[in-house]
Amino acid sequence: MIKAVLIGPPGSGKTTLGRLLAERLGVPFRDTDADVEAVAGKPVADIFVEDGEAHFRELELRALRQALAEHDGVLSVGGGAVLREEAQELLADRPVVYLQVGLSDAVQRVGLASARPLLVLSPRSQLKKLMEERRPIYERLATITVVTDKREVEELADEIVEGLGR
Ligand SMILES: Nc1ncnc2c1ncn2[C@@H]1O[C@H](COP(=O)(O)OP(=O)(O)O)[C@@H](O)[C@H]1O
Ligand SMILES: O=C(O)C1=C[C@@H](OP(=O)(O)O)[C@@H](O)[C@H](O)C1
Ligand SMILES: [Mg+2]
Repeated sequence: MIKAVLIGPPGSGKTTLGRLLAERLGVPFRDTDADVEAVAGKPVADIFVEDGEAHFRELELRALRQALAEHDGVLSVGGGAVLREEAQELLADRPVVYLQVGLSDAVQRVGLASARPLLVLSPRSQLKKLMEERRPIYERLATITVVTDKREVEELADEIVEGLGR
């Protein structure tokens, strides 16, 4: 059974905290972005450019479905993995941790030269837009919400471990 699924916008710390949380819990870690890259044989950014976002979302949904079926550990997903209705249905009744982040911390964390294709043109305004669009979905799916602004990942991992144990 999956121990926790980490959701939230780019720069919220899903990949970093997911790995740390898995270490704390002594369970394996997976990230749908890495799974998609392994299947496609190329980086996420190349999939977006060469095959288009729709194809990426298809691979991402498959990766999510597969991980939920077989992964016995912590799963981090890409920020947009929750957009499809089917993904939302798959995540219902799971331990879903929403990593909340404000715009300024998220912008600082993703930086300017982004490996995130959706943010290459104007990271700040694109992040703002997608955070506003997705916030209701993240909130609805969350069983635990953690505010990450100005907080160290070690401390956040402690908080998530505690939240999961409740
Ligand atoms: N709480 C935090 N405080 C400071 N930096 C963070 C925090 N969480 C993540 N980061 C940094 O922000 C960047 C993006 O984190 P990442 O885990 O890739 O986010 P996501 O997978 O949600 O896009 C990384 O460089 C990471 O080290
Ligand atoms: O928000 C998104 O739509 C995306 C987020 C990225 O993952 P992170 O949220 O881990 O950066 C990655 O899946 C892709 O660039 C698209
Ligand atoms: Mg990530």
